[in-house]
Amino acid sequence: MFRPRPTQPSQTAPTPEAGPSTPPALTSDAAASGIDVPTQPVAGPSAENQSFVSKIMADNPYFSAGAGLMGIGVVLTVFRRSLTLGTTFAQRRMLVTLEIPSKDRSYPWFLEWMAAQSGSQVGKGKKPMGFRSHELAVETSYKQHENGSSEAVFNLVPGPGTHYFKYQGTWFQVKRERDAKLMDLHSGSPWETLTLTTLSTYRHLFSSLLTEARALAEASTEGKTVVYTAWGVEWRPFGKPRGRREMGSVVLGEGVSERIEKDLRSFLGRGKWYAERGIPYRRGYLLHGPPGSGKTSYIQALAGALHYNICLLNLAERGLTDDKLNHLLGLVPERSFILLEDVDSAFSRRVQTSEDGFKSSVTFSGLLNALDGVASSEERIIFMTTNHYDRLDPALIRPGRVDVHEILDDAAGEQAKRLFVKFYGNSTTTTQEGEEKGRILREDETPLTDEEVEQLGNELMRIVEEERSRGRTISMASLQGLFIRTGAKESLDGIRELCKSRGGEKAPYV
Ligand SMILES: Nc1ncnc2c1ncn2[C@@H]1O[C@H](COP(=O)(O)OP(=O)(O)OP(=O)(O)O)[C@@H](O)[C@H]1O
Repeated sequence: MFRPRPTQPSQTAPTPEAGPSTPPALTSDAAASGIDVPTQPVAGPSAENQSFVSKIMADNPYFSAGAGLMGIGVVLTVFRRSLTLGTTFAQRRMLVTLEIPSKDRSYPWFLEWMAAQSGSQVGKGKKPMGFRSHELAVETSYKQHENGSSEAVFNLVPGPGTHYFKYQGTWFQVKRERDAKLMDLHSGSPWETLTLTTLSTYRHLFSSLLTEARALAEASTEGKTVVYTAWGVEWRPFGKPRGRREMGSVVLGEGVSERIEKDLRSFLGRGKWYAERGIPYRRGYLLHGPPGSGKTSYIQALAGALHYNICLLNLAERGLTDDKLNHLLGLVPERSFILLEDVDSAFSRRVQTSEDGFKSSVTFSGLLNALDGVASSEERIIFMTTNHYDRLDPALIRPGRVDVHEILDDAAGEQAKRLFVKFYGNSTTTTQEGEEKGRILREDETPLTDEEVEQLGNELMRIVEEERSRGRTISMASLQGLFIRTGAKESLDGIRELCKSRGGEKAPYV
């Protein structure tokens, strides 16, 4: 069994009986190190040195002042350090920051909001600058008026640097930083970050501020149609939002517009119905017909009427690959139609070799896969247009990919008459704001009575039908061009000429 051995008294340990012969006591340090050091001050050269140094310190005013300054320096350094630590701690505990990178959609919204909040938009009747800043940046935009003219608006937004503003009674700091090394490859602009800081207790104001900024951005596109185009793998607005086109301004053949609109309206809002049956919630429309029959115009008007935007996709675009296409179709902005124009030409124009530097990118099977997409519950509305229905591969237009096929043809007699009445009729309409709108006459034009308009319209209808029976048609775009240029009576003569100029061929879609 293990038993601890009693400790032997140390031979060197002093004993109380040792008396005067006791060796000198060790200092604690020395004892620890095992070195015998006498505790009695020993007179010698080191004692002399000490007294010499302290003498100099005491006697020399420079030395004592230096020591005093050093002491103050140490105290200040400690104070500064603790202040920094305290500030960092307080910042962490009491402040909250929000970072908005320039890639995020809320970035332009916030800048626009800042400009609007502060009344910094420079223009007629605008208030002066409101936010506290000495470093400004300008963002120029164009505002379109009702009459079609546009005016440049200069938005003064916070430039790179630190700025302050007040929102709902709370101060916010906004730091705009630009990264000189990183660049947004799509826009070519430097990478930027906005950092908002406020007191932690007001963190909820961030979301209400961003919601306001988004609402403001949406208000600027209210009543307008945004056209997006593909930028790499994302959708970007192309130009300024366009004013909505009135549905009535596109005159289609009997019942065509109503059929498409009815089908689309009944599709919208049936997401649950589709989901319950496991059917992908999407609908495809194909509008085919000769050039200038109103395919694009109609899709624009329909988008406007339903408060939708348009994502315009050009399949023949260089650099567009199957992967990118798939990605783009999966990231369509909400409430948007996807528009594939001239789908027939997307593949025939393609050069399969890379000799001329134009490489084939989107493949036909890639397009079919992208159209089918991953079955998701999000709605997808695709419009395709073509001038050559017969050239389309049946796989592209099979049900599920294209559900509604509609022909938009050259002008029928009654269609031509409706367009004529729109141009030359005098009917005055009242807008929602109660404003009366009538047709503006050209200077050289004498107004026609309603009876005259009706009579000339009938005459036009007869001419168009007659020409059509001979296989000579006229496009709606040509009619529009004629009506813009000439008066009502002259336009009737022009119609025959235009029909002849179409060569007397049988219209391909009749
Ligand atoms: N049915 C129509 N009603 C009113 N305007 C029309 C009609 N068709 C064409 N237009 C006018 O003609 C012009 C061209 O129309 P649009 O681009 O819509 O034709 P499209 O059928 O899409 O032609 P394309 O096949 O060449 O793309 C537009 O300015 C439009 O206002």
